[in-house]
Amino acid sequence: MENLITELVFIPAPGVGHIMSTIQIAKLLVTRDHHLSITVLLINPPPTFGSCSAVTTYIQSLAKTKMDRISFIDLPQDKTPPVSNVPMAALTNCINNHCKYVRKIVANKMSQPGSARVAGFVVDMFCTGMIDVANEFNIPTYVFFTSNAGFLRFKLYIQTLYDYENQDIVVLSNSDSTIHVPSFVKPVPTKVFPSVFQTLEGLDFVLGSARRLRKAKAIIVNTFFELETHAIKSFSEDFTIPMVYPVGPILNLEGCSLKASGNDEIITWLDSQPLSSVVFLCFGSTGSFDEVQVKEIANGLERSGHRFLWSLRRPPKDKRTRAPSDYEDLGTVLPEGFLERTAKIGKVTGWVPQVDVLAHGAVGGFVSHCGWNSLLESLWFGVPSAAWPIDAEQQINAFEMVVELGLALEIKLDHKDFCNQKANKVVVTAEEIENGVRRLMKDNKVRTEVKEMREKSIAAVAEGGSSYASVGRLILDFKRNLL
Ligand SMILES: O=c1ccn([C@@H]2O[C@H](COP(=O)(O)OP(=O)(O)O[C@H]3O[C@H](CO)[C@@H](O)[C@H](O)[C@H]3O)[C@@H](O)[C@H]2O)c(=O)[nH]1
Repeated sequence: MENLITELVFIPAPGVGHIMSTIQIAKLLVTRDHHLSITVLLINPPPTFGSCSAVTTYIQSLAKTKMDRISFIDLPQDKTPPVSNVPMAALTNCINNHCKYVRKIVANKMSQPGSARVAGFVVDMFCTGMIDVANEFNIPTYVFFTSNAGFLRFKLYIQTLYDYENQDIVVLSNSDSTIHVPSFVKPVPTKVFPSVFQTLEGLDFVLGSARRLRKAKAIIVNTFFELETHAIKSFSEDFTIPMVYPVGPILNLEGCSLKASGNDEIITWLDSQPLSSVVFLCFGSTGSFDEVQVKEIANGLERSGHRFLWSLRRPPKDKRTRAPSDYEDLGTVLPEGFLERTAKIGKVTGWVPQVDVLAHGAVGGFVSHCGWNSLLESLWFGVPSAAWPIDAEQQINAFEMVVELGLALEIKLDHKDFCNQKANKVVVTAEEIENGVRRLMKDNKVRTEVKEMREKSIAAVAEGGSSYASVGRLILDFKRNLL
């Protein structure tokens, strides 16, 4: 078993929050075991899916990259138009249209004389349609879940409620109540359910995806035992859930491939700021706000009097596509005179080198949309965050960090999905932002807890740590498939 080359096929989803951690776990696996070899199949969706330029550049750079025992294959771009109004369903559909290319590549790989046998597919949580392709070749599939264990268990639990307990999930999601979810100790308010659960079309997509997750041989989760102890333990209550491997935090600490011009200027600006004095605002790869909200943020920041670094991005013209862009002239969207008045204490910019910013000593707090990678990165660098979720599963992430674990403060927990046309649009007021920023920059309890979790996150991936051990078990699992 030890000396066999174990070949894995990786299929990441083409989003920044997905592809970067998938590539990182691939790198980690080949570093941990010199008999592992990985082929990454890259899906490059057509521009109609609004993949942001950062991810396109990243995918293109990967396709040209040479790494020991990791090779990249760019799949042909499938231009079939989207068939769903639910953005995540449309993306999943687009991904599934690539099954035919994956089938061809795997068939070709397996027919080569002397080629290594494929021990497993490792597919993103949005690529579970590929499980059927893997099954055609009798290859087990592992799902790489780029979000957290709490949300994974939540998703599977909601599917159980629907499939076996006859619960009307759409009604539940639109209600104002709380429910018990096995992954959380505290009752979960239905108002933090992802808005995709609020419509039949959205629910249909989520349930399908949860049912497919159960078909995987195992689920690899970007989390660690010390952070989500209760959530991770809760999987054992349902024996129909595949084996779960917590392997995180898996982070792209180089972040270099996404660096844009202007990054040096940001770091130089931070160099000139006092220690822990700057509040950093960034809303992930797809976060953006309309003009009314932008003005509230600007006023809130100005009123707080704190130094700030604000990554501000322009919403896409077609909201279904999700990908924001950088403003050519920030003055057109900010309140009159804001840039001049705050020139000495603040910096407004577009895409930022987030990891480098969070690593910088001048940053004392992070206003975040609660994308899972951002939360893991802020814990890794010991920077406390204030939650302002806007999309996807971010409300659940925010609930977990603020209410369940006490590892973040709140700006607004139930700010509804910006992409969902039907959601009530909530404007977060300048006053809420001002107060949230003030609490964030002075709160000592959360700051202390976050610093402690930083140590635990570093220990989890170090030799002897919980995630280190879990990765070891995962590698054995891959190898056993070849026996
Ligand atoms: O200006 C920016 C914005 C983002 N990032 C990086 O991009 C990644 C963003 O990932 P994440 O924080 O997870 O946010 P999203 O891009 O919004 O990620 C999607 O995927 C995540 C993982 O599944 C989910 O938790 C989110 O809800 C979903 O929106 C992070 O590594 C950031 O460091 C930058 O470097 N610069």
